[in-house]
Amino acid sequence: MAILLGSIADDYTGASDLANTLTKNGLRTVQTVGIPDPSLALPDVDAVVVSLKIRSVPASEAVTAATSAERWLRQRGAGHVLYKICSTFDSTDAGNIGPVTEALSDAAGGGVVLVTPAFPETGRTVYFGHLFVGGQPLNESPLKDHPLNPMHDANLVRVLTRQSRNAVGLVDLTTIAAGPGAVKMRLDSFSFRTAGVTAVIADAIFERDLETLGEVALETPVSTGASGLGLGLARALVRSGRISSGGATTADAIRPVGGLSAIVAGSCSKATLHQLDIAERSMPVLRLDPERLLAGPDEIAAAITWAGERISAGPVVIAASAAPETVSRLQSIYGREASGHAIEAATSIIATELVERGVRRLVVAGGETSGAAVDRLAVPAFLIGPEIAPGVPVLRTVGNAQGDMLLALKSGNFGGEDFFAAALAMMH
Ligand SMILES: Nc1ncnc2c1ncn2[C@@H]1O[C@H](COP(=O)(O)OP(=O)(O)O)[C@@H](O)[C@H]1O
Ligand SMILES: O=C(O)[C@@H](O)C(=O)COP(=O)(O)O
Repeated sequence: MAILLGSIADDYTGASDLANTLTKNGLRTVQTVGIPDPSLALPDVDAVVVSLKIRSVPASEAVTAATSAERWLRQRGAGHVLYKICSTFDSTDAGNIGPVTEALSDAAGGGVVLVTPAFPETGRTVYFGHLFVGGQPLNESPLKDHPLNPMHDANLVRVLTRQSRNAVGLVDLTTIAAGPGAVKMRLDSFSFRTAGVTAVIADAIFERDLETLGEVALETPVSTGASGLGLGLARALVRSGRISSGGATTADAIRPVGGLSAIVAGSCSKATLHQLDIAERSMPVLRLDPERLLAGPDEIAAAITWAGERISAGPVVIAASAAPETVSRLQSIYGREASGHAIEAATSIIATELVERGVRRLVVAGGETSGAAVDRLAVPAFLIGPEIAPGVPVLRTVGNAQGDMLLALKSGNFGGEDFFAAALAMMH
């Protein structure tokens, strides 16, 4: 199996978002969890998205994991590797978007790397290097209150410069509107030798901007971006005639699996909090007490008992999610990372216990939350099913010890208000 496009995703929801975009744009795609074990039989595909859980780990750890994944992808033929980051650029000043981008560039022999988190379908656009979420600059959007990676600067050239060894450039919209030739000339002007630049933030507002960027990026070994850049790369690959006929289908991935269904949420995003309020009208919802979760195992045991009493009658929802004031209070007592990781551990135990009790259709809300749950479940890979909402597909497990399951890994910010019911309606 030769891979045409390889990707390394910094979290698992982001990976399924990208895999969804690649599939929708014609590439047969599989999502692996980490570098797959050689014994795992992967289907014949055009693209592989290796999911890593490195968004919020120390940069040196992220670089080691990402460069190992890059070697694995190159050995299987990937001519281009996309580092999939969040469309809201979630990272801190000590974050790894800069270090991983520079390390992937070094591994490919140097060269300038296009970087853009733009994803117009979900309202993420970049103009003169400034990221907008819907109509708001990033630093005024709900991302300012993210529990792990609060975003306080919309100027991505500045954000990336703080994370990078080398200088960071900008390709502005005017250049992009002039087409691939103009973008290439601009990139050449940034060559490391003359300008000391490795990463270049690229503006993009419309899909046509991402098509231009995808065409240029495909001729380079590495790019960094969100699903929008994935769309550009996939369309460029299809236009190049290198995708064998047949394209991608998602029907096989949603064959019914039966079993019970549940939703576990650890995302504290505005979108998830509203989706939980809406779910409460049609499903039993248990709001976990975060302080009790951190105090010991009793809250987990109580949640499992609560679910056990209800789940045979229909789906249940268990959520650690809380509003920014509650999250801040907890963090001021236990620390930002310690409370985040402890709650991820708790929600992942709850997800695993539910699967042990017969859940085969599982929705997880939150990137880090999904990563922790999928790791504990030890799912090796996913086939990509149809889209539930922009950025969120139904996933079918591949090589799973508990038998086939259907999952949806929802990025915190994604999905309409009825997302949870909509997801379960597509999973049988
Ligand atoms: N009540 C809470 N207080 C503090 N942190 C929380 C709470 N509930 C969940 N968390 C943590 O917040 C983080 C949410 O991140 P994530 O799961 O990636 O969601 P998103 O997709 O919205 O970014 C996780 O580390 C999770 O454990
Ligand atoms: O690009 C995106 O916005 C998503 O794919 C993503 O990575 C979101 O992150 P989480 O909300 O932490 O899942």
